[in-house]
Amino acid sequence: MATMRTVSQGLKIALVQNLVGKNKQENIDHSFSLVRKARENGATMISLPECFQSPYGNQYFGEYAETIPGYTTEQLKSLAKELGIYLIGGSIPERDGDKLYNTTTVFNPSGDMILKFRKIHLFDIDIPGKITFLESNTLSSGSKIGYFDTKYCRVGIGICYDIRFPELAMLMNKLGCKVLIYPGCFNMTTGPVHWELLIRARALDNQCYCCAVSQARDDSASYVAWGNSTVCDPWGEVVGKAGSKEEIIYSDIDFERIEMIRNQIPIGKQKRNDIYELKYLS
Ligand SMILES: NC(=O)CC(=O)C(=O)O
Repeated sequence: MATMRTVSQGLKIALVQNLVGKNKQENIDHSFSLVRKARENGATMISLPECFQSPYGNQYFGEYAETIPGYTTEQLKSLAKELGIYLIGGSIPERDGDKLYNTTTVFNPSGDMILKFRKIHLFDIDIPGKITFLESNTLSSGSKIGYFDTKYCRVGIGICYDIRFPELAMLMNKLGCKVLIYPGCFNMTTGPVHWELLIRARALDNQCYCCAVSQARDDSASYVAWGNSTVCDPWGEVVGKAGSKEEIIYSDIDFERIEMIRNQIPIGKQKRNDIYELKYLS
């Protein structure tokens, strides 16, 4: 810790946009070196992207899949404890019996696994001439909402395609989440128009911080990631944004700003639950 430059007293989030190749161990080692760098720069909560140790694609999920707990999550656990951070382990393909899931794990500064969340909405799309992807060909979908408590606030988690479902984010807001984090991996068709718009929309309609963290772009990959990891504040403004290459972005979370905006435009209190209501079934 002697090398640390600025140690934030508050919640400083870092999004690590790592380049993912085909060697799992190299992906783990390299992304962890970026997490260490983010910690040196004062981050107290650090997130990796969707499939941070595996290329994204149906042909890869089975090969890179592990049980949880398992090899990769044990490494995440040690790293969170060593650095004393909240660590969101992007996602990894998870094997459970004969099923595969796309799963995020979260560790607290003591190294305890405080959340295991499986991607709920699978990425099944068909845009002729552009991209056809059927994640449900290999993966099963999760059935539980994901959030965890930190000493700063409650944080909600979704994985990539989950960001397209506003109801999920609204439920996380209803459960008290002030920050939403989506490890993701949009592509060159959906990314340019939808990625930032969705992040800003989820931030604005829940008046919270919304972060989405992508793999860096590799033009030679079978699935080319859009990159552009982004943090948006509760006013709907982008306060941190990466380009397409490997990069770490940082954002200080301002809880007074959340409260100020919620008081100025009190949509939370103006909801007409007599007309529409979101129910959370545990
Ligand atoms: N990896 C994904 O789930 C991609 C996605 O959601 C998209 O819309 O693109």
